[in-house]
Amino acid sequence: MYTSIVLVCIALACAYAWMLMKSRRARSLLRHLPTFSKLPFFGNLHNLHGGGENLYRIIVEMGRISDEKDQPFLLWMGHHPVVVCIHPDDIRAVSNTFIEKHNFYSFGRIWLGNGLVTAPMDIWKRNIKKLGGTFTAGTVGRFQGVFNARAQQLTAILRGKVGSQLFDIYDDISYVTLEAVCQTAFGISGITQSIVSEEYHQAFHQAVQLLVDRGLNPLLYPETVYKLSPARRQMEKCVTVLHNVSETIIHKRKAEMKEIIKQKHMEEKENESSGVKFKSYLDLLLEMSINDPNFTTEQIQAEVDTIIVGGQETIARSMFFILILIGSSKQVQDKLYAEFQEIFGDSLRPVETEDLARMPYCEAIILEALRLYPPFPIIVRYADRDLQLRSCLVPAGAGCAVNIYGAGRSARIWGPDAHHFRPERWLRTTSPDSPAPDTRAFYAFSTGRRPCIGKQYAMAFSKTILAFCVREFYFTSEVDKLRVKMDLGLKPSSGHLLQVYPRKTSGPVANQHL
Ligand code: HEM
Repeated sequence: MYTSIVLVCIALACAYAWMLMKSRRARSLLRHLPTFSKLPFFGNLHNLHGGGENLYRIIVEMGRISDEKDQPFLLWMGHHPVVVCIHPDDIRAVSNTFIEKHNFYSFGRIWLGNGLVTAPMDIWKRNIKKLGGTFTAGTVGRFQGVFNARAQQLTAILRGKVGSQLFDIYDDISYVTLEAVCQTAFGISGITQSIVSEEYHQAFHQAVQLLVDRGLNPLLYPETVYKLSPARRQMEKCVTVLHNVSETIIHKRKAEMKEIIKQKHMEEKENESSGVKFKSYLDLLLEMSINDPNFTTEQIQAEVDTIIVGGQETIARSMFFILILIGSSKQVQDKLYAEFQEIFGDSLRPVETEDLARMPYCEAIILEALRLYPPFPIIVRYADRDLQLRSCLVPAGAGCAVNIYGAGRSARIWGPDAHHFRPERWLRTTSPDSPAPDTRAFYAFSTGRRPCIGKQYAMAFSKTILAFCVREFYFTSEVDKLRVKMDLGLKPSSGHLLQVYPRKTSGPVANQHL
């Protein structure tokens, strides 16, 4: 017994000495950066435990301290350092230099394979050339019919909520955004009724939680250990359900395409629900698979799963925050309504792509909400070489994170009202010659060499949803009760915050500020 204890102590001491040796250069280069107090072996991992609301609090705290000290924050994930930046110069340097994602993203490959978000650099470089330009303004313009149909679907749901108590809109938004993404990106309609079940939603949320849990447990980092763990078996169960949906989508679309080829309409298929012709993202992938051996069935499925997570979930989350925020300010909502009146008058007609360019205030609201509540509040790259930042040298091998949330809330950049919802900050207030607003620290869609490819999509769909909702309804929200948590991204942890009134009758006056 005594011998065993001694042996364990020696093993631990050796492991600790090895960790100290491995991190020696990083410790000496980064020692002046602000950090939390750390524990031997675990570094700051104990700070990150305590659930999604605690994780959110840590992101807020890191941003606050970085802003106050005007320096990146240092997190120790065990003996592995992660430098967390909020200054635009640092973020630009990191995003333009590093393409490789941090090893944490590899944990997601069991679900998202080598899709664009989780792909290692070599695979990403190869695939982004073909997929990077998929959601351009031109392509997204062709989705407008679907966006209108789905926004109308949401207003129909909202009509049923008029006169009710505070309600949770999150699931309804998720439902319409998933349907929209399936129609536009995959060319499949009716997915939410036919394929996506309660089991799917449960599997989705559990898989997200299991990924976060692994990220916080260094014992599960090595693949060999993880493979033997119960967490891996649970994850496999979830992934089977999730992959079943993406497989069904692909089979359905393949079958439809065969039919189209038969009918000699290979070029473009008329989308039944919208009457608009477009080629979906999945069609492109399937076409590429004919000539490019890299686009295997597995790779196509990875891209489909990636779009569901990266596209649908992000829009659903951001729309939730947008509605809560406009419900908190009568002035903002009145101004938005006035902008829609100018474009549409009293008509509830569909939104045309040309209308979208005439919505500067609506755009400002979306950007302002994304600044305050970015769906991905933090992203992490792997430093494959040394990089000089403003106040430190990041050593090769370290993690380099962009604190998107912290940058969006920096008082140094946005001024003393950085935490307030003020869409006006995005507008040129006087003439077109007036200086552009200082919006440097907005990174909700990431920046540099590996940014979001769906920004145009997200903006067009969000504007359409807002146009339909605000022309018909007036929203109030209990924004003071909003609680936020972090899983793979920011998410509301409190839901019943919104009330809705028909426009033609007046609702109670909303709060003026956050
Ligand atoms: C409000 C909505 C959205 C926000 C805030 C957002 C934000 C982001 C961010 C921050 C990243 C970088 C992630 C990282 O580096 O770890 C990203 C990547 C990505 N996004 Fe979005 N996104 C949104 C909507 C969409 C939509 C609608 C699509 C597609 C239809 C999409 C597809 C992607 C893809 C494929 C990537 C990976 C890009 C790459 O690594 O090359 N996103 N997004």
